[in-house]
Amino acid sequence: MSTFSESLWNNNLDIYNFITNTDFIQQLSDGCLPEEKFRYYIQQDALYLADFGKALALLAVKATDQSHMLQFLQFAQGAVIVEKALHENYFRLYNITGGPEKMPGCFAYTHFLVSTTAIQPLEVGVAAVLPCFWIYREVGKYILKHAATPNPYQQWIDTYAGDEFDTLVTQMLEITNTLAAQTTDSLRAQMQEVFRFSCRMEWTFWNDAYVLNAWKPV
Ligand SMILES: Cc1ncc(CO)c(N)n1
Repeated sequence: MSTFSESLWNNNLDIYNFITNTDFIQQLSDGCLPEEKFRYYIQQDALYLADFGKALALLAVKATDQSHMLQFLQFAQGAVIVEKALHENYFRLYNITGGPEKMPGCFAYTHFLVSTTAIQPLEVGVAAVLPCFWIYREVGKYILKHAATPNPYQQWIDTYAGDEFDTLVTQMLEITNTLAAQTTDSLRAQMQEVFRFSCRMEWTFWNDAYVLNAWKPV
């Protein structure tokens, strides 16, 4: 019998394949991604990670299982630590000063994650944040396999293709399967729905960076 997380993945393979074929991921992998697109991405990602940390902290508040609570707190701490590292390393490397405003994709995704974890049942919130972990791990591994070396974006690739991140994703998958097994058909359907939406937003986030999407002036 296949697990709930396997069904999530299989139902969204189309989006995963779409993501790995985007110009952003292909060029990141080839090392020829224009620096201004990576810079846009990193700036938006710092804003994203701050809210991602809040979404994870909200899951910790809702958890009834103490082991789950501790893991969510650990993930939240990790997101904030990575956010700080992004500021320190990449912001210096790319001469980025100040924080920009959230652009459309980042705005939509972060608000979706924070509101879903705040007002929906725990299992639905967990399914909403799962693609943030899982898609990044799979994309990181995909890039590592295909990447040109040397690659100016190697540090980024190593973060998401590495063992440390892999362990977090495995933990998150176990939590998801445990919660899915204990809940109702109706909530499992909602889990499927928000998981797919977040997968779409992962695509949107990278696409926004590639096209340098910005708010219309009026
Ligand atoms: C948009 C986005 N999704 C997921 C991750 C991985 O935590 C990230 N850094 N940024």
